[in-house]
Amino acid sequence: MDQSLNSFPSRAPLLHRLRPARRTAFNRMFAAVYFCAILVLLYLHALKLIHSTTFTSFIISLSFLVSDTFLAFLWITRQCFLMTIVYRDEYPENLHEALLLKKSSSDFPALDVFVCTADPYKEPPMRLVSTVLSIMAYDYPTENISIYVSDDGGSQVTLFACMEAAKFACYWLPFCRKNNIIKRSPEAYFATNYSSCSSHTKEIQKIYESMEERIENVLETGKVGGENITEELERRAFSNWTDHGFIRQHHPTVIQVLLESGKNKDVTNHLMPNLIYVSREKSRTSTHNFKAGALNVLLRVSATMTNAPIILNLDCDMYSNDPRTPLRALCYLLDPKLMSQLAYVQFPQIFHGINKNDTYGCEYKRVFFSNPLGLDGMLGPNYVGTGCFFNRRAFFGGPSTIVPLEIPELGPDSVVDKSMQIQSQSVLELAHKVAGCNYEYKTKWGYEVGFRYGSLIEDFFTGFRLQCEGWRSVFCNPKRPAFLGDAPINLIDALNQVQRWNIGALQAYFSSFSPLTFGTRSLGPFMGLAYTHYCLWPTWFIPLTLYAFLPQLSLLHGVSVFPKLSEPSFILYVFLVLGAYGQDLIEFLIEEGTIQKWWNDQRMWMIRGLSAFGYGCLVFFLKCLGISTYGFGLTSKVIDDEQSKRYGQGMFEFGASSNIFVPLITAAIINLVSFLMGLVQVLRGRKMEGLFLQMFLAGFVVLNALPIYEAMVLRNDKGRIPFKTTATSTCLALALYGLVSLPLRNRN
Ligand SMILES: O=c1ccn([C@@H]2O[C@H](COP(=O)(O)OP(=O)(O)O[C@H]3O[C@H](CO)[C@@H](O)[C@H](O)[C@H]3O)[C@@H](O)[C@H]2O)c(=O)[nH]1
Ligand SMILES: [Mn+2]
Repeated sequence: MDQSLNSFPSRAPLLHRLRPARRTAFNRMFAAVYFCAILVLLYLHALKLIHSTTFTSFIISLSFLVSDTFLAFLWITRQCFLMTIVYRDEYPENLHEALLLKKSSSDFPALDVFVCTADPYKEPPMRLVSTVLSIMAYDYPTENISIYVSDDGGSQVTLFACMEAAKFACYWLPFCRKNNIIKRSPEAYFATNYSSCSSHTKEIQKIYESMEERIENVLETGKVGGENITEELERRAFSNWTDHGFIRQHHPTVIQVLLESGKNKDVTNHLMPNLIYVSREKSRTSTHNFKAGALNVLLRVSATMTNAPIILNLDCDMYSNDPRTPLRALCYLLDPKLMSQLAYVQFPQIFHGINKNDTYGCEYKRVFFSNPLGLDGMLGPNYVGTGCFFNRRAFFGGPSTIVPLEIPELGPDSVVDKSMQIQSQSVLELAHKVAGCNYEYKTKWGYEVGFRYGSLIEDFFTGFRLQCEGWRSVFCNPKRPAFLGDAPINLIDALNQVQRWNIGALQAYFSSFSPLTFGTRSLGPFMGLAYTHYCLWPTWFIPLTLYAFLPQLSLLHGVSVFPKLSEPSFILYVFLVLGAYGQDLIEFLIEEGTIQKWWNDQRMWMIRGLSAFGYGCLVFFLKCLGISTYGFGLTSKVIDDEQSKRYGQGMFEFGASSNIFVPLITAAIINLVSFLMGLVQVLRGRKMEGLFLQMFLAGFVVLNALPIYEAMVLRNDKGRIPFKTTATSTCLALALYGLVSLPLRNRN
């Protein structure tokens, strides 16, 4: 652990503090014991394999040996999150004193904020507007904030929404300041029972609602008509869409400066932040690298206009919930001891609107919360794609090396001439040039700078890359949630989301690092394990598939594959299973989870294993072979009322017929049938000593799959499992039964 980060000159006021978690000592001890148990288990498997007498028993032993070796390896890679857990506190109130800033000053560094959006029909523009306003209204010198909205949808509706946001901001910013509002996303603020119902509040709400109406109208028609345009400048902006054959996948760059801090003032005569709309050039013939591509363009465009040393990145649906958030980030980014090696400060991604027991395990407590706490004790957490403050310098090489660029203005050290307006001809020309879709091709920028591993996923691996280059990062986890976003509310969206992450992980793994990542590239062995862990995540599904089918199909034939109750290795199995689940439960509860949420979370882990993970790998390998192509599949943020009602009741939402559910439902059927057949045999008085673990496993899966049976036969609503999917799965279950019958019968 890096102790130097903890020590601060004794006289300077403290900016932040590090507290190692006490449970790490226990975790280390437990890991040692558990590791020994794994070795014994693998040894026993190997013995069985060597002494197997028939071909079938050989295959069964081999399957378990391979699967358990896999699981053991995954277990090892997870340990890096448990060995060095740390917590941090920061003291933004000490910033002025510690850094000798003038009290009233605008001495805080400039902040460029990147907000990405890609489709106004999947990502409601009103959500984007609220996100943007929540940041414009930060408790931070307003003239030092610049917000860049990236619109990958190339939509005039989005531009219109941003213009409206700029106008509303003139009322909203002074209102927030005057009333010291905490929730500065107007959508979130007006949705709660805000206390002061003064006439002023009502007035602001009216302005907000009329803006909402205008935006919704434009969204409905998909066009900005003459009646919506009040100024010549606006008319010219929208002419981009009428003049060229402008379509989403193929259009020139559009950059519009909607607010300029030097010029625009709010209704109380305060300066406004910069607000800039950017829709990068798109061409059918060049790849655009999804969100990573958008972020890279913003990195360049912002360099030409403001080049702030600090960058905040947010998704359009993740609003900021605490106006003092940037000050927390500054406690690290401006700490003289830390700043020269600090690449970014990651905040947890917190999902709101999750139902009581988190049916789809969408909180991702481990990925967004527990794991970063563990990594923070080493080189720091990975970047999770949103809610992250970057040191701009980190994108341009290691802490002591800097990549020379073709256009020096794009570099982190280039100083933007403040007297030069960001709307000046020369600035805009350069901005358009660097937003072009071929700019990265054959330039230093394309190969050595920016958000990389970009084609499908930009997040986790950008962080690892920066760490490889010698940077570290920090996990800032304030008591008050800092960034809130929506979670998927139906199963298919939830699975598509992880499937996309899996494909991205595989892509990063195969394209960027050698397969043996342990300790390579100066990451250190533990960080290497973390990287390996994220990459191997999708290949969970191999052991899971085996455990979901083989013991149960054997149970149907009365063949025992696990140790008997009386064998010593029975205890070993019990220890390994209860130990892993128990430790996981404890970690979950420590981070403010509940038992029900944990149960749903482990259920989702199984569900993902039998659906999204497998499909993710399949799609990836097909793509490698050039057989299929793959799109980003945005997570939909539009919510249908009936769906959201069912979600509130905790009902599983299967909905549209989809192949992704087939392996899952097949497993549910096989487990149920084999559990029932086992039960029948017990009732008939057959000794079940050898089949106890198999019965237990099938029973456990059946318990987990109760909502699946319900959705198959008992429900009539739109969220039930479509008959076609049930039928396909049943046929598959029968086929599997038939397939396994031959060798197992012979064995008996
Ligand atoms: O071509 C694209 C596709 C997506 N996006 C933006 O990327 C963000 C994330 O997309 P979303 O569908 O909302 O992904 P989630 O399922 O919510 O994403 C999680 O996982 C993503 C990586 O897969 C991360 O980028 C996100 O930050 C993280 O919240 C959104 O703002 C999109 O507008 C683009 O800008 N361009
Ligand atoms: Mn999202």
